[in-house]
Amino acid sequence: MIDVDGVTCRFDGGVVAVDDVHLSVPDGEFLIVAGANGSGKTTLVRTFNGLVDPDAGSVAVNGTPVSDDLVAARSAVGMVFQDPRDQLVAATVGADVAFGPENLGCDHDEIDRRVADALAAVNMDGREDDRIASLSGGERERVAIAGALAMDPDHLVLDEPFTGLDEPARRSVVERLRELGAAGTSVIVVTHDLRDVLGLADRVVGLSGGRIAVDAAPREATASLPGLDVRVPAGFGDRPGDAAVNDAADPPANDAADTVDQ
Ligand SMILES: Nc1ncnc2c1ncn2[C@@H]1O[C@H](COP(=O)(O)OP(=O)(O)OP(=O)(O)O)[C@@H](O)[C@H]1O
Repeated sequence: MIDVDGVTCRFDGGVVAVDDVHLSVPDGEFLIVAGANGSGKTTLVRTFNGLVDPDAGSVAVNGTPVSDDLVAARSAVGMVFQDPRDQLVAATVGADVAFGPENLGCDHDEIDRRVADALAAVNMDGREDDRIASLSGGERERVAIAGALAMDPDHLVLDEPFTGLDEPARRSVVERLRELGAAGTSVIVVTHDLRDVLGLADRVVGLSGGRIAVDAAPREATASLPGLDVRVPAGFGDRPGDAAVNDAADPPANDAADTVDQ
């Protein structure tokens, strides 16, 4: 459980990136944090594991304030950054995914098990020896997700996971997220483009100017989302498959007819 209690974050120059946000994210939820560029999404989720320290308010993970135990917060909240190049540190896939469990002090057998499980979860089984430099953008994104999963987090946060991916890579990452959500992993996707993920979500929180403007189930959220300057799939909410991840038959199509084109 992540509890955000009245969090405000300011940057130098007086920019208020996050403004008095209250939010609870229960275990097992598939949450979308939506909003236009600059609405405060990244800053907000970075308070979940102490990468950003709020100027006011507090965040607790599993009942412990993040500021009291950064190590616990960082192992409970896995973060996949917007650009996988900020995250991938090793020369090979296996070494990169092993990096987190090694730092946790896991023994060799446990590291091998976690690496194999995490790579299987992103459909990259047996790719341990592949060089990171030889991977496509979508494969790098999936390795970054595997690296976060290998930490066995309670919540997995992905910041704009589709940036720079072509259509097949987007679909592959969406499919992995659908499977993770269906398996009960808590997933928090930060995005201004909801076309691929709206049908997977239990709830959508929409930010505008650092404040929560929408907090609703996807079907109810669709009335307000276009006002946030985000992309949503055309006609969402009208189809029987537009439901939470456990009921969704297929990921929603990446429609050409979006409500907002950025
Ligand atoms: N390190 C920083 N220093 C100064 N201002 C910052 C910093 N990081 C973010 N900001 C500002 O805070 C506001 C919120 O930024 P943030 O990155 O959280 O928004 P976002 O919704 O994630 O945007 P994007 O979709 O472009 O990543 C913006 O006005 C941004 O310019």
